[in-house]
Amino acid sequence: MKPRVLIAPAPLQDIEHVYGPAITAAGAELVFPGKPHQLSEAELLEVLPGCVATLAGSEPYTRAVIAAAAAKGLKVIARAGVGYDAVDLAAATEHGVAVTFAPGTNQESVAEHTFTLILALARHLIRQHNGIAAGGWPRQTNRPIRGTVLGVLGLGRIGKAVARVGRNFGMTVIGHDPYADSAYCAANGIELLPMDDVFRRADWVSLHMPMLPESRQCVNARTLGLMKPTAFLINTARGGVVCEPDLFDALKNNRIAGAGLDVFENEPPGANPLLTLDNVVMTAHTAGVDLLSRDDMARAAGEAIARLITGVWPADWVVNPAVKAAFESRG
Ligand SMILES: NC(=O)c1ccc[n+]([C@@H]2O[C@H](COP(=O)([O-])OP(=O)(O)OC[C@H]3O[C@@H](n4cnc5c(N)ncnc54)[C@H](O)[C@@H]3O)[C@@H](O)[C@H]2O)c1
Ligand SMILES: O=C(O)[C@H](O)COP(=O)(O)O
Repeated sequence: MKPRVLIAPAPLQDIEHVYGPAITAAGAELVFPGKPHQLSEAELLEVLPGCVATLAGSEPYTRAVIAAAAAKGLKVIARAGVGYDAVDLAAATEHGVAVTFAPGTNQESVAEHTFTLILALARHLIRQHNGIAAGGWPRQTNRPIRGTVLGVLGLGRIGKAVARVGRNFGMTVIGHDPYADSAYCAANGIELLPMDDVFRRADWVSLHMPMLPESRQCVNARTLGLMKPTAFLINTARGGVVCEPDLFDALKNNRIAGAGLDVFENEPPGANPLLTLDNVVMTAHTAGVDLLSRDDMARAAGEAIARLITGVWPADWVVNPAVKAAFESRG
């Protein structure tokens, strides 16, 4: 019987031609769960055991899922994306499961999306559209973004792309990253500052750090309180980097001017009070996915799976290198 590879994300099921050839050339067969939505933990527990690898979206690879699937031969969780906070890395490493990601495949998509949110807020897009659709003619003075200060928190691949677009819009770019590439920032007009100073000075605070214990709710009542009342928060990183009740209070009481949100603590967000505010523009965690980046993310994940199941170690893509010896001893 051929090894089975789960293609977990519903949006990737119709681009089999992108990732399929590498996986099938490696001797495996593709398994489609046939669900239109993101798989739940219970659904993963049903479909993943018996598969050697999963081409993974943002579904929850919990300790329970990994233990059950590893016991039945799972060896690879390959994220078709960048963030891997939905995978319990410690559990994967303990069970000899290699976790890979696809760095550098979606930064231009996220940068375009970040400016979609910024421009929608600056130009009152949703209010004007809804006002006209309701029979009104809601003329408002727009905010320029040229000449304003863009604050980028997290200056990795996405933060750098966002900074570049901001400079091209005529913005002053400031930023903070505990591991900043200071030579790159100096050469590209990005002024590095302590995090609190970015909150104080920016007209737009844009979040591009990973979801880590250290970054959890780093946007909270204290840091929102440092922002100018005319400033906006943009979150295309992860919902958990923002304390949502504190953001709601800041927006409701006009402590800050507005927010553009692509990500939420829970997705879909359900009865989240942020959804009731008219100074918020929202999208459904789509910043990283456009017709170009989707293929790049899926192709990289398919290639990572093909290499790992044929015994080639893709060092640049494995996020838990400590698993190597255990992975190889599983044969
Ligand atoms: N909304 C989406 O569709 C979408 C798409 C892609 C990525 N993302 C999110 O964006 C994140 C960043 O992606 P990337 O490709 O730029 O990753 P990256 O690893 O290239 O960059 C992340 C940067 O954040 C920095 N950082 C770490 N902790 C920080 C902190 N506490 N404060 C400030 N900076 C910190 C790191 O030093 C690094 O330079 C991903 O982890 C993912 O969660 C979201
Ligand atoms: O981390 C990422 O790269 C993005 O969030 C896109 O991945 P997703 O659409 O599977 O969440």
